[in-house]
Amino acid sequence: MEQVIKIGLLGLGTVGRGVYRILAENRENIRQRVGIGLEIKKIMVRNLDKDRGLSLPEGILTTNIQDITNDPEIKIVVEVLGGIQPALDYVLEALNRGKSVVTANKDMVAEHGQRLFKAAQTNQCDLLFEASVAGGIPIIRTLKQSLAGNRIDEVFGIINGTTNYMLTKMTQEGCDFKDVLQEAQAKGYAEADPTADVGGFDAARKIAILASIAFNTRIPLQQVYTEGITHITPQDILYANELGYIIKLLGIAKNRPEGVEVRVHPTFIPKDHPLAAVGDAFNAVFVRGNAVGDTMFYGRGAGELPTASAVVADIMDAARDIIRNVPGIIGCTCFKQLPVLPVGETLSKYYIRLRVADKPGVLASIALVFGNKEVSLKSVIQKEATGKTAELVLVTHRVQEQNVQDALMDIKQLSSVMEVANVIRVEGEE
Ligand SMILES: NC(=O)C1=CN([C@@H]2O[C@H](COP(=O)(O)OP(=O)(O)OC[C@H]3O[C@@H](n4cnc5c(N)ncnc54)[C@H](OP(=O)(O)O)[C@@H]3O)[C@@H](O)[C@H]2O)C=CC1
Ligand SMILES: N[C@@H](CC=O)C(=O)O
Ligand code: NA
Repeated sequence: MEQVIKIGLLGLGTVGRGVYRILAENRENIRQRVGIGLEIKKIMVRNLDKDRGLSLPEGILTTNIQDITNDPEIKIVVEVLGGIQPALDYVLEALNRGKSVVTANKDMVAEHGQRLFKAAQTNQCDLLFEASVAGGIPIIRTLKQSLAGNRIDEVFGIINGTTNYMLTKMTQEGCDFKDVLQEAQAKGYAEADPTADVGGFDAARKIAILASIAFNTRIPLQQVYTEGITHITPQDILYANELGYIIKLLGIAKNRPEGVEVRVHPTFIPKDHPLAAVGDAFNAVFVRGNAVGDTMFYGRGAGELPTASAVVADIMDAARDIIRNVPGIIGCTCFKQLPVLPVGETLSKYYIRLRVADKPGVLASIALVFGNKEVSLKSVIQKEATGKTAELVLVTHRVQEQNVQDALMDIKQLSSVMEVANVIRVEGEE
């Protein structure tokens, strides 16, 4: 009889279906590459009666986790349920029973990585999570293995497919926020709760994972400064265009001598920046290493098959480690304890949109406040708005964020300023 490694699959939604399809369609290739066949023995779902659009063997579906964790034949558990619980309990149970785990779950890895790695190490199992960041792009393995000889100084990029799809449609076609979010959901890009995407939390989890690996220090999720795209208006998109920029939601991590900067926010980047051309649900991650220099990784960051591509490669690695008896060979790489800097210490340029009274002297009074806080202005556009108000759009030179925040506190007190309508960081230019 053909020798196989048996797998328990937790979840048969967008990603789970992709994993099932790749393992079936590329079965022979995979067997040759690993040196042994891979077979899904059980699949856990919530609803046994749902139409899956797959021809599944009789009795393969279950709603009982013990059919998987208690089965000694199952050597690899693949978790693609999503969310923290019950996924965390199931994964810990699998590890404690000596099964290697592959997961796409950034929520769980970002928040409970330490506990999971400890369980994997104690039980000498693999815990692999390539699909958790930037979907199909091989970035976790790249940081842990291919660039292991470097000191990594910066990792940043577009790491949420849903918001990149939305911003692309809003910029290129003037689409409405709600409509494009629905489209992204229909395409299987969005999280079960899309607030995680549009609120920036999904990208925050991913940049926390990337920064932890890149800088060998654990980045607590609560210390990742996070802003989403819900406050981006059509006006901001138009002004960005007029000023020569495009808006992208970026995850940014920098290893500075004083500590680590880790943040997620919408960002103005120049139209000729390589990230500006990354559209739809594509992701791209820049990595700067002290030996390799600048590298960029580009591909599909979400969706059924691209995400499943990363999951299947992890399953194959776990299987190889099992047949060679070396599971857990590459474990946790957080051996430093670096401080995470408060966002006020960020160095950036800023786009600031103000609604002001349309009368002489207003610009001068605002410029004076910025000057007092050592914020120098690079460009100013004034647009007539309605009636007695005007819109003032300012771009600063590179300054410390705290100085901008302090200046804005004072500017809000000026009687001629009706509203600080938006503030967006500008990156990617000298
Ligand atoms: N979609 C994407 O593009 C990407 C997703 N990911 C991550 O992959 C994971 C899965 O995402 P996705 O496939 O989109 O999610 P879906 O919501 O499409 O699928 C979730 C699956 O898990 C099952 N499930 C959920 N909760 C339970 C439970 N308590 N008990 C049993 N079964 C359960 C569901 O069962 P049923 O079908 O019966 O409802 C469903 O089959 C998430 O962690 C996500 O963040 C990562 C990268 C990209
Ligand atoms: N919701 C996520 C899915 C992949 O991680 C995204 O849009 O990037
Ligand atoms: Na990936």
